[in-house]
Amino acid sequence: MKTIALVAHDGKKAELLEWVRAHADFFQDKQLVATGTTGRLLNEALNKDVMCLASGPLGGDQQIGALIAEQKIDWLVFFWDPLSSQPHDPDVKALIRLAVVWNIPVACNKATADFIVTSSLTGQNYQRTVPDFSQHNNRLA
Ligand SMILES: O=C(CO)COP(=O)(O)O
Repeated sequence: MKTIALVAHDGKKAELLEWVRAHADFFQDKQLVATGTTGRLLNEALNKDVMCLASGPLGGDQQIGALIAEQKIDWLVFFWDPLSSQPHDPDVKALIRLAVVWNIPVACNKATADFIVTSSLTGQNYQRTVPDFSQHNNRLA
């Protein structure tokens, strides 16, 4: 089963919830993980068990980043708010960075999320290419 991580800043939570409700069927057979407040709201919106990590400012972004590095996340939806500053901005940047490092599909706005959710590649059999970091590991050893 695919695991999707969902995160939204306060100014973007309503937009994420509206988008998730519009695609409720898509999420029924997916495992969902989210930062604390986002997760609780998703729980109610989808009537589905969402794994709630810590709230973003308290380390939730970093927890999702760690799950990405452990290759436990297939897709990240992160509606971050470009019009407000966040006390944990370094964590936000780190999460997006790890999604890119591990070649995870990332949707940072509704338009991109629409593309991914309707893509034929998003079917159960799609496997992203996992980067080969063996040379990095050698270089760092
Ligand atoms: O701050 C967040 C992501 O950076 C989101 O955290 P919450 O879901 O706990 O509001």
